[in-house]
Amino acid sequence: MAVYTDVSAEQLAEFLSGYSLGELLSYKGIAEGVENSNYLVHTTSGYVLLTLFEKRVKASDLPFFIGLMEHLATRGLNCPLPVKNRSGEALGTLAGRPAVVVTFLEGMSMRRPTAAHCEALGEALAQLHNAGEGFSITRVNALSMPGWRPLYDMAGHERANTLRAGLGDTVAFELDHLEKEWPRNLPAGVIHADLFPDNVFFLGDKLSGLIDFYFACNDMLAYDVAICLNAWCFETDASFNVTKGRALLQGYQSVRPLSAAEQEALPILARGAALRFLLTRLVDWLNVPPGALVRPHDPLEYFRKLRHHQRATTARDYGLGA
Ligand SMILES: Nc1ncnc2c1ncn2[C@@H]1O[C@H](COP(=O)(O)OP(=O)(O)O)[C@@H](O)[C@H]1O
Ligand SMILES: N[C@@H](CCOP(=O)(O)O)C(=O)O
Repeated sequence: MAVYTDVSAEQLAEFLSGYSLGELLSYKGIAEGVENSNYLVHTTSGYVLLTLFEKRVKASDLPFFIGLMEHLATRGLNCPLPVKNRSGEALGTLAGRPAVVVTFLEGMSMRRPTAAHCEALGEALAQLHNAGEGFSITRVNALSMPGWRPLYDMAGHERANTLRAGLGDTVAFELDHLEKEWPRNLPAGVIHADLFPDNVFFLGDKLSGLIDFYFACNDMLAYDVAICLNAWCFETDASFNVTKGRALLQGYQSVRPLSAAEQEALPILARGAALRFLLTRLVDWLNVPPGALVRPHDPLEYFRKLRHHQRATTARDYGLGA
């Protein structure tokens, strides 16, 4: 459970008195997520989601996240809408943390997505990329290639090797390789950057909404596709399911076709995306804050994915044109 900051009923009731949301009935910490503290809040006017922003979120980025959800929602994307308080502000402070209340989305995330779910996800990702056009605020991706070496330094070579023999050496090799080969000049725009299955809701088989925009930023659009190939198309035995990859890419291209350069870059982008999640997971695994209710994600899952990408050569290996 990700609850780093405890909120008492008195604190919450006081905070909510600034909103037109009625009286607090109940609230509970949410048993998913690793980044921020999330509470499901029930008031006399219904359910809302309360997020307290933690360690990796910079206060100066909050206007980007809040503005982006508003921008995407007005362009027809089903995502949470920030709720404004009586002074017209979406951003508040609770228990010493920046806090927002957002609308509650109905639906369930898929633990074991099928190829049909992957296709729907691909389509929604491309819609998000199109809907992000014209958003006036920008945010550099702090977790893109230039951010990886500092993350690795934070984890530490020797400590990485304690998790798995040779892990540190693989990461060091990969960093050198990706720093040389990382693509530049691909089409860029607003990306979600963390569109994992837990951040996508379905009602029945129909995709019903996207959540968790707190890694969103400006970067290469195809990098977002590569993040999703990693998160959606591997089986639990670390094999890549090319049928799911094909479905995801077909769904995406039915809305926004990838350019030849983007297609060619897919293998290296997928490799970089695997390293990015391996590194953040490694840092989190080695640094669980004392007393935090959180289950860190397994870094070795992404180590295995990275090994797969090291063997891939063309976009066909991911289902493109296959
Ligand atoms: N707007 C929302 N509507 C419904 N459930 C939500 C909403 N936002 C978050 N959740 C629930 O809270 C969980 C954690 O939220 P998430 O934003 O992924 O947290 P974190 O940023 O800490 O990873 C999600 O998996 C989902 O179950
Ligand atoms: N998706 C990332 C971690 C971020 O967690 P989320 O719950 O906000 O998606 C990972 O799996 O490493």
